[in-house]
Amino acid sequence: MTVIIEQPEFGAQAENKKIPSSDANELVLDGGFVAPETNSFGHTFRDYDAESERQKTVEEFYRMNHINQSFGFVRKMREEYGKLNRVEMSIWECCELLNEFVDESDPDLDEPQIEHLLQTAEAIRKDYPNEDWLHLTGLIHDLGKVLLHPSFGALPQWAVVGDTFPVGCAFDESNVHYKYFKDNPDYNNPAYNTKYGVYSEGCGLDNVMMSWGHDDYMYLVAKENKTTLPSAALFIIRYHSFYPLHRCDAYKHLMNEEDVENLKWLKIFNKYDLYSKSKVRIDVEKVKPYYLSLIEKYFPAKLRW
Ligand SMILES: O[C@H]1[C@H](O)[C@@H](O)[C@H](O)[C@@H](O)[C@@H]1O
Ligand SMILES: [Fe+2]
Ligand SMILES: [Fe+2]
Repeated sequence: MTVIIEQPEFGAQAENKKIPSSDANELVLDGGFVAPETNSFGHTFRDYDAESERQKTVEEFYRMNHINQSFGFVRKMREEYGKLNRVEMSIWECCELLNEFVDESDPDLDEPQIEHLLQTAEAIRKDYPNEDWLHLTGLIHDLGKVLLHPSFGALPQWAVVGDTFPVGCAFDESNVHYKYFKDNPDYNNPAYNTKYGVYSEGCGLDNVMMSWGHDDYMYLVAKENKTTLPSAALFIIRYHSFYPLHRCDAYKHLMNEEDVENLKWLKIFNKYDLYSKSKVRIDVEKVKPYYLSLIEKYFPAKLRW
């Protein structure tokens, strides 16, 4: 696997790069993927203030999330779910379990999660046909949402989905609906409310406690079950919801050199994760054999969850 990226960097600025074509409703990204300018509800992606049928649910989600995700809460959840003693199942079985869940934090999608997994993976596969590890990363990146399931304690949505952020240091204003952090117990705690808090310059994201949810959990599952996926895949899984970093450049002072390298892949991944969300469904049975072969290549048949 090669981790050197030849494509030009396309951070926030490139997102607004219009193609000089007659279709002004499209943005050009790398690799040929054409991202729609609007989501299925007719709004720009990740517009948390646009009046839409999802806006209220999403805002209420972030209110609960920001109030409850504290340093103490995250430490407790990491310890509890790190035991991986709840279920034994394969990756594909987990994909199927996600069929019943709709993510309340997402202004852009109200389809069952399995659609989103396949849409992401298939969009990547078109543009990066040789990076099979990245296709599989697309398929599994949101599997941690299985924490919503009764056999995982049916955690509330605020403890499973939504953007993530470090706890143990000041919340950055680039976080969606930042105002709700005021009621987080850490907000006024001098141990946790300074720029560095309990961390130090360049300490590396691996040493940072992120708000608890599907990213960190799926990272743990993959790592502890000894996946052979490359480290960039694990990084993508673990930080794909960390929009304040990969979209807004916040919290960069906590990264080390390895994080900087991995972030390049995460930025590529994010375009597919975000802009492939649509009402166009993938034929599951048609693509299933391909993904089963990847699962077999990179994971044991049964995993501890
Ligand atoms: O609402 C979305 C959620 O659907 C994603 O799974 C997560 O990764 C995002 O960061 C979040 O904001
Ligand atoms: Fe996610
Ligand atoms: Fe996703």
